[in-house]
Amino acid sequence: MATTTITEKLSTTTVAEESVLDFAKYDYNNLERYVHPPETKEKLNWAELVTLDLEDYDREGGKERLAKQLEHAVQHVGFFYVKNYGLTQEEVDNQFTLAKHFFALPVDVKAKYECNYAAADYNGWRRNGRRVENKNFDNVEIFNIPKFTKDFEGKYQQPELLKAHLPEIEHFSKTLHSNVVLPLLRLFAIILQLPDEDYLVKQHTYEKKSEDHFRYMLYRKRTPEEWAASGGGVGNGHTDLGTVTLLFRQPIAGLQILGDDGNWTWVSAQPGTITVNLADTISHLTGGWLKSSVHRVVTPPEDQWAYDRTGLLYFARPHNETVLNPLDSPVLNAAGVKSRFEKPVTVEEWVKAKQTLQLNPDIAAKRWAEAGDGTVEVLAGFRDRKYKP
Ligand SMILES: O=C(O)CCC(=O)C(=O)O
Ligand SMILES: [Fe+2]
Repeated sequence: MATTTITEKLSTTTVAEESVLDFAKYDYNNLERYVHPPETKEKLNWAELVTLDLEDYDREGGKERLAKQLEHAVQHVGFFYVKNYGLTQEEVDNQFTLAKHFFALPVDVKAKYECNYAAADYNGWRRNGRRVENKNFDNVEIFNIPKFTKDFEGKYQQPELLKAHLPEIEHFSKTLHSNVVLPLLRLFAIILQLPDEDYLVKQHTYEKKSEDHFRYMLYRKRTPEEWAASGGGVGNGHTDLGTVTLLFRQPIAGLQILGDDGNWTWVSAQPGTITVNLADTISHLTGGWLKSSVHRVVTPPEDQWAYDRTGLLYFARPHNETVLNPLDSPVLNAAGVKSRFEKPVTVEEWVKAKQTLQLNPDIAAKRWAEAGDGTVEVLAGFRDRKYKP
């Protein structure tokens, strides 16, 4: 049965406006394709991560096998790969092509879609150069697209390039949610021995209001002089704020994760995979038992300096109304975990508090300086800290 997508509804209700949009201009046949840059030849200290084959999920005993495979990673590493997630490489590469063309738009076009940083609203375009590190401006651009639900309908606009492909972007985002995020949440429930395997799924329904979003990202290439001056670190070590982050395979090295042993290792580009990392809200829901992994993006190896680093990401988050107290789980009860907050905190409050810091370097610098010990209170007694090289 064919279902009407939000985008289809949109296009039937805005015929007059859409008719001026020249869809053919943005057809893939008329867009120069994104080509994956070559991998580095340098020998880096690569992280060893498990790969979950999601094809096994629906087989007899598959969920239990995958949960077993994941158990160590989600408690101690926080990063793993998934493969066979039900999107073709062509569909993935089409999204990379859209990302490439989006970031090639003139600044004044992108500026029409700029984030409302002061309101901690990350949907839209985040321009490069907002953060200064080692006396250099960052080279990171982001375009975030919210969920395709009634809560966001008409609230955010996209340039024609993306408008022409919205049904496909909607399909792509929803597929990631249903084929990757929800199955992973059931695996987490199995690991936590929750009586209801769908408990976490029910806090991540697509239709209900939450801050999940799909992201195009670009780390623009720099000249050798600029790379040399950038001091080896593009981004600070951080944890992501949601449930899980899905990061599509792209070949430019740079992503590193902080191990339990205090060492940083590089995440390699495994063909056909999505890299997944656990983030803060799932950690909060388990009193820190599931690991929100610390990671950062550093300057790529020199043989990749001449390439842009293009990213496709999906950020999953619980419903805004979810309260971030530890779940009632035999595993968590036995471990004696406690809430990480001094009072009940909802996801909506959490997202706003952390995004305020992430989107506003001026506010963040002041707040980090307050304690003077390399930590900052994000909300209700929960502190983030700086992770130095
Ligand atoms: O680009 C990457 O590899 C990771 C990006 C990241 O950590 C983030 O956007 O939170
Ligand atoms: Fe991150």
